[in-house]
Amino acid sequence: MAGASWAPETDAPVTLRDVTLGRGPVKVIVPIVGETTAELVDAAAAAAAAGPDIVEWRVDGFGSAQPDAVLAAAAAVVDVLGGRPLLFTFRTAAEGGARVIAPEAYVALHAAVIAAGLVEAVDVEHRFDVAAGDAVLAAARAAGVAVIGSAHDFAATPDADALVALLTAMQHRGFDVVKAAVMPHDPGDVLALLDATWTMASAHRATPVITMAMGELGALSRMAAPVVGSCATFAMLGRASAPGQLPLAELKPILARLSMD
Ligand SMILES: O=C1C[C@@](O)(C(=O)O)C[C@@H](O)[C@@H]1O
Repeated sequence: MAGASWAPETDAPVTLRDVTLGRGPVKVIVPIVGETTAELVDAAAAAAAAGPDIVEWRVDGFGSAQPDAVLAAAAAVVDVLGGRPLLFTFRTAAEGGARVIAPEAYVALHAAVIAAGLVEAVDVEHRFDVAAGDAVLAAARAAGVAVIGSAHDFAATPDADALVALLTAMQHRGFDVVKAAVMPHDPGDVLALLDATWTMASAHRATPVITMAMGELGALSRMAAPVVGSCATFAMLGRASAPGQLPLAELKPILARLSMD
């Protein structure tokens, strides 16, 4: 069981379990993308060498969505990660990803990856087919794999109350961590995202939260994670998986400077 690899030693690698417990400083997650296993392994090796806390495989960028091919690639990635935890994310086209997938295929793929014990956590889109999402949640829970529930709005930023309502509804659904990414159009939108994040971190502590405002305007929100209570933030190495991600080497010192721990 991937989740069972968590151990509380202080020098143990950070795991997604730490994120689900909101433990310690803000975690930095670096996404990797590759169409072939060779590209993916190169990206994973570069990511492991750069030293993020967690690596996210954006599976929607891989050449195949067949469980066997994906499992083989996942094993190759894990081999080069040297114990660094892996977050498995299939971002659907509806939420800014590269592929469309049917609900049955979504469940089959995630169930296979969870059963293989290769990943620490999986991302489940809150707005994807509800029965499929719930099936993945149940499989993950049974295997001790953490689930990050996610919701992306590439068009706009809901107001702070609407964001809190969305994130608390996601908590009630049973996700271990809830994540929202929005598109700001003015500084007020960025402030709304930060406001909602702090409301979640202070008044709705049932689960940790991860938030970001995307695009250039939103870059501040990626740096502000330690101040407002986002338990993790995404940084890029080479290629961004969403607009506005900062290079890992730039973001790390800023997070350390702003850290409240
Ligand atoms: O959900 C997220 C957050 C993200 O969209 C970002 O804006 O950094 C990047 C994605 O790879 C990840 O799955």
